Amino acid sequence: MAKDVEFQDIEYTVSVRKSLISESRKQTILKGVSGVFRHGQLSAIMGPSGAGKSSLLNAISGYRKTGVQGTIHINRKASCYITQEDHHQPLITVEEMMHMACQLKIKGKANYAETITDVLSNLNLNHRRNVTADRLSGGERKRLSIALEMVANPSIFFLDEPTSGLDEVTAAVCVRLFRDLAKQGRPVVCTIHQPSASIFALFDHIYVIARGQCVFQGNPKAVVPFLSHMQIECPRHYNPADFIIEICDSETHEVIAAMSEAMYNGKAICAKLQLPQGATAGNSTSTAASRPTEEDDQPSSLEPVSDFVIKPLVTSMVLEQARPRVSTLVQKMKQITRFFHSPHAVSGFVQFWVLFRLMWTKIVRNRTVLWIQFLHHVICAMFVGLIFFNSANDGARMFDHLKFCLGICFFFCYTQVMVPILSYPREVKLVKKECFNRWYGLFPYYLALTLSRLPVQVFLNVIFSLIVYWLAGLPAELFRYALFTLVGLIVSLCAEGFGLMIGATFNVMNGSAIGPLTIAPFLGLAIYGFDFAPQIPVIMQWLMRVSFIRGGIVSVVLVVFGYDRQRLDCNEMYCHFDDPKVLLHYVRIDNTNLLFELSILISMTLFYRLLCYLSLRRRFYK
Ligand SMILES: Nc1ncnc2c1ncn2[C@@H]1O[C@H](COP(=O)(O)OP(=O)(O)OP(=O)(O)O)[C@@H](O)[C@H]1O
Repeated sequence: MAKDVEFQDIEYTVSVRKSLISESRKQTILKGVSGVFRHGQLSAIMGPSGAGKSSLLNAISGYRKTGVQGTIHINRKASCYITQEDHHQPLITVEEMMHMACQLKIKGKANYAETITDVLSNLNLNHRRNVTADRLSGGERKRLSIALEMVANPSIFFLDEPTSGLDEVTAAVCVRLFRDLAKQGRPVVCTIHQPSASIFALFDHIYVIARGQCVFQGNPKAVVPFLSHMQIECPRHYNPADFIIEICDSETHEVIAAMSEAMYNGKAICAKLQLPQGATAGNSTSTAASRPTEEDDQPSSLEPVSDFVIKPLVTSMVLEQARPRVSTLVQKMKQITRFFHSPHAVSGFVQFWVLFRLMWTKIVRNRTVLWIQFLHHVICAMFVGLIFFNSANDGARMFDHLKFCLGICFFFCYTQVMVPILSYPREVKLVKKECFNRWYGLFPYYLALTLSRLPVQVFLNVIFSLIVYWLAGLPAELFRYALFTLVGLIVSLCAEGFGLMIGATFNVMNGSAIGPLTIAPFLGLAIYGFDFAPQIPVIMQWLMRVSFIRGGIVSVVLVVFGYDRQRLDCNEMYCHFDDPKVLLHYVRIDNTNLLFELSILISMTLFYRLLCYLSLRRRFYK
C-alpha cells in the first residue's frame, strides 16, 4: 500500500438554496484539483478564507464523502483526522482517556501503561496525566488529540487548522511536533490560514488553493520565484506566505486562472531545478516525466531558490493508468469483503463495554448535574403532589384527576426532551471524530449511550413517582405504584428518544427552537377532546395516536382508575364520577388496555431512537 496521499481531479459540489422556497443550485467548491502529499513530509494546505482548504482536507481524508468526485489514493484505514476544535471527553483525565484509547485501538493484550507513558513523554504531556482535558491549555489539548491517535501509530495525519487560536510560540512548537511526526515516515497534512514566516519555513511542502483551484504546489522556497515567473514580484522582506495569500485574495479571476493553469491545477509541482552537468541556470518550465525533486529535507530559511522548475507530478495513479485494469468481478469481490471486514481493532462487545464504563464514570463524576436532577425531581414532585394533595380519592373532582395525570406526563416530557436537545449536539462532534478515526462503531456507542443513562433515570423516576403517588393519596397498592412508575419511565424514555433525535440532527441553536416547536402539536393532541371524547372524529382519533404524550396520559389514567379501583369517596349529594369505571367510559378509554397502550409507547420510543441512530449515521458517514 502506497504511503503517499495522491488525488486527481477532485471536484466537490454542494447544493445551496437562498431561502426555504427558492430552488437549490449546485455550487462547485473544489474545481478538479490534483496533488500529492508525500510520506516523510509536513504539508500545508494554504489559501485565503473560503478558498476551500477544509473542503479539500475533508475530501481527501474521507471526512466528507457526499458531493466529492475524483480519484484519491490513500491508505484510509491507517489514517487519522484531527479536527480544528479539540473535542475531548469531559471529566475524564488524560491518563484515563489514553487508557480508553489503548483499549479501543490496540489489538490483543498489550502493556498499556508502557505505551501511555511512551506516547505522553514524547508529546511532553506526562506531567499532565492526572488532569482533565478542560484544564489543559490550547497547545496541550492539541497534543492530547495527537497522543490519543498515536497509540495506534497511524500512518497518515490530517489536521484541520491545528494552530488556530494558539499564540505564535505555541503554534511553532506544535508545527515542529508535526514535522517530527512526518519525519518518522508518514505524510502529515494540515490546513493553515496565514502562517508567520518562521512557521512557513518549517513546512516541507505547501499546497495553495484559491477559489477552489490549485495555484501553487511545491517547496515553500519556490513561492517567490514562481510568482516572479507569473510576473508578480514579492517585495523584499515580505513574508511569502502572506504575499501569496494576499494575491489569491485580491487578484482578479484571470490571475488566479493563470496561476492555476501554470500549475496544471495541481498536476504539476514547483521544485528545485536539478541542473544537468554543464547546463546554465535560469527559471524554466519542464515537462520531463521524471520524479520531481521537490523535497528539501531541512528548509531552514525562506531564502528563495534561484532556480526552480514546474514539473508534472509522477504519481502511482498516473502510472497505474498504464497497467491492465483489474476485472470488475475482482473489484466487486474486494468491495464485498471490505464490507464484512470490521475497521475496528476490538470486537463490538469490547467497544460497548469500554464505552459503557466511560459514560457511567462521566455520569457519576458529574455530581452537580446529578444533584440538580435529583432536586428538580424532588421539588417538582412535591409541587405536583401538594397541588393535588390527598385528592385522589375524591369522587367529585374528576377534572382534577385528569389534570393530575396530565401534569405528570408533561413533567416527564419537558424534563427529558430539553436536556438532550441542549447537551447532545456537543457530544455529537466528539463522537463523529472518534467514529471516523475507527475508535468504535456507531452501534456499540449508541447501545452504551442508551443503557448507561438508564440507572439514573430509573432512580429519579422511582423517587418522583413515590412522592407524587403518596402525596396525592393514591391507593396503597404496590402493584398500582409499580405500574405508575413504569408508565412514567416509558414516557421519559420516549421523550428522551425524541430529544436525542433532535439533538443528533440539529445544533443547539436550531434544536432549542425546533424542540418546543415540534413538541407543541403533541401537547395539543394530548389534551384534545377529554371533555367531548364521544364526539372526537375518527381522523382526530388517529392523529392523537401520534402523540406519545397522549399515550402516556391514557396509560396513567388506566393505571390510576383501572385494575378494580375501589369506588372513590363522595362528600356531596351526588358524585357522578365516584365509580372509576364511569370516568374511564366518559373519556372513552374503558375499552383500551394498558398493555396495548404501553406497546405503542415502546414502539414510539424505539422509533425515535432509531431515527436518532439514522440521523447520527447520516451525519457521520456522509
Ligand atoms: N456544505 C456546504 N454548503 C454550502 N457551502 C459550503 C459548504 N461547505 C463549504 N462551503 C463553502 O465553500 C467555501 C470553502 O469552504 P472551506 O470551509 O473549505 O473554506 P476554507 O478555505 O477552509 O475557509 P476558512 O479558512 O475560513 O475555514 C466557503 O465559501 C464555504 O462557505
